[in-house]
Amino acid sequence: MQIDSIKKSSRIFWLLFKDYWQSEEKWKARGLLATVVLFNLISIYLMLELTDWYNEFYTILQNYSYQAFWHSIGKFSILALLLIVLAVYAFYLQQMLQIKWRTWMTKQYIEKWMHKQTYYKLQTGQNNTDNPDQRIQEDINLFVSLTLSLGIGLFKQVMILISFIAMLWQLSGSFTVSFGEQAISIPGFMVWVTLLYSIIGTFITHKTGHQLISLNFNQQKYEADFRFSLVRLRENSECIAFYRGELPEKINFQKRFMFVIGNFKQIMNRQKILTGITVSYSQIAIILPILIAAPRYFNEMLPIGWLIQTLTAFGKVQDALSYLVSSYTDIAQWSSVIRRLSTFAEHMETADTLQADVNVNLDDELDISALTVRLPHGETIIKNLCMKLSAEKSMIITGASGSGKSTLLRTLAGIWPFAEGKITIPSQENILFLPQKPYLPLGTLRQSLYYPQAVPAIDTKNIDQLLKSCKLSKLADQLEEINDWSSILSLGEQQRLAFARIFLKKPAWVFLDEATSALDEATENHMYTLLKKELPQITIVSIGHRATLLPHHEYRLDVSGNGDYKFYVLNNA
Ligand SMILES: Nc1ncnc2c1ncn2[C@@H]1O[C@H](COP(=O)(O)OP(=O)(O)OP(=O)(O)O)[C@@H](O)[C@H]1O
Repeated sequence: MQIDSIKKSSRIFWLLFKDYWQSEEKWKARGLLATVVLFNLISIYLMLELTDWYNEFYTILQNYSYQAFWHSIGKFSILALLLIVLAVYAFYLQQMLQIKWRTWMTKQYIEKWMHKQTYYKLQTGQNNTDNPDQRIQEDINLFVSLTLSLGIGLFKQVMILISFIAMLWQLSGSFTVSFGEQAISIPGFMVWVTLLYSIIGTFITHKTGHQLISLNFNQQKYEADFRFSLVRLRENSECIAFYRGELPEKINFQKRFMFVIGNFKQIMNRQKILTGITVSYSQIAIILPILIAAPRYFNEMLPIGWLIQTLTAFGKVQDALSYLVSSYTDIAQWSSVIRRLSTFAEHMETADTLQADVNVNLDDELDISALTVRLPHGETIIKNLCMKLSAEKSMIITGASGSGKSTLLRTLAGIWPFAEGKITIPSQENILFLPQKPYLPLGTLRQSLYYPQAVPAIDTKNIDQLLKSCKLSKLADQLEEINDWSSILSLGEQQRLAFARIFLKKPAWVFLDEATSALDEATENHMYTLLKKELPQITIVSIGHRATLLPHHEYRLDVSGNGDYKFYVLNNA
């Protein structure tokens, strides 16, 4: 069972890990890693030299050799200087590798999240991932930094272990245990002691600390949920203020915050025990080698330098063997980050493959045949829809609220994955969809007007005139102002601003999902008349509830919500 779960975790880790190291940046990355490894190897060699130096130095002290003392200090200074330079650059280059890896991985995740509207499908499918923003911003960072620090740390400790174990073996000599008449001599006794001590330490730490993995996993989720609720209040501040919704919001914050605190208390309790164990472990590790080496030191009257060097070598071997103990908290956090990132990647992959079973052809007409649209849990809302709309005509889709009008539009836009049938529709470049909620991105008003296109370097369009015809003249002076416009402009103003995008893009077809629902009837009439006047060849497909919209359309599709529909020719045709 344990082996299986280790195999599974290693496979998950490998899947997350390998891509960067096999990417187009692989040589840069491998080069940087090799340099960091090389610097670490050199510093281990210098550490060995330094341990030798201890022996030499303390023996000099014991012999009161003043001249040799200064020579030895000089040697130390050079060793220390080299160690400092290596430590600084090994860390600096490791961080450089970290930002390169993070940049690459963040780009990949954003790419996958955006690909084929995965960000949207993640919300419609069964595999809804909580807080994808946190996974991209925080988890990737943690994954990269912890993988590098733990990986390089482990490598370094293994190298230290290999280098110092020989030294310790030599220094520690053999230890004789007597059983009555018989005496057994154990060579390299201190090596065995440190080995046994580390195995016991690692075992106890793992038994006490393994719950930290899932506790950390939950902590990150609760923190993100709490932050998300605060962000939602900021985004919906006006509605909440109108409702005087402070109390339920506060209760909600408290509830979410209690999860954060409750889980953190469990982490604290676990960590308290773990800290107790790790600190005791390292304290015992100070005295243990002294106790073991002391008899030999006193019996054989060995120089003090021998004792100091032995203790240092023991400390190094023991540190190396206890790497898992000292890094346990990081390892726990790292494991939970891997779990979070891999489920996110899996869900994105599943969402990416979620695809409507619709045969799409591109042509300058709308021809729908045998189209069935379902909800995520399988309920059919539009069944076997067949209809045709030629270019330059107009159609309104009507039906009760919740009957599936917007979902039909989502299907036509190719973002609703639960549909099957055949659709002939103009290509995306010739269409503009205006969704029910006007979306204004963060930035200037001019950027908002051009969204999703970029503002041209030289804007030759007569924006003032455009704003005037959309009854937005008062915004003409604020085109370059950066603001959260969706919380400043009225809903009707936002809808008119979104409507103005049609005149900038001039698509051949436009799909309007209640795009004028917040306007008074006179303004709505004005906007539709303007549309017909400015772009007389445009094909309009609208969704709307108002009867006043009917005169602007030639056909009407009425959906019932239980699969049925009716197609009418209106008097204006
Ligand atoms: N992501 C989703 N997951 C589950 N159900 C959904 C999802 N999106 C929409 N629905 C459901 O699909 C049904 C149709 O929704 P849709 O938005 O298409 O209705 P509508 O006719 O446009 O309504 P309205 O006139 O109120 O805008 C509703 O019952 C809605 O709850």
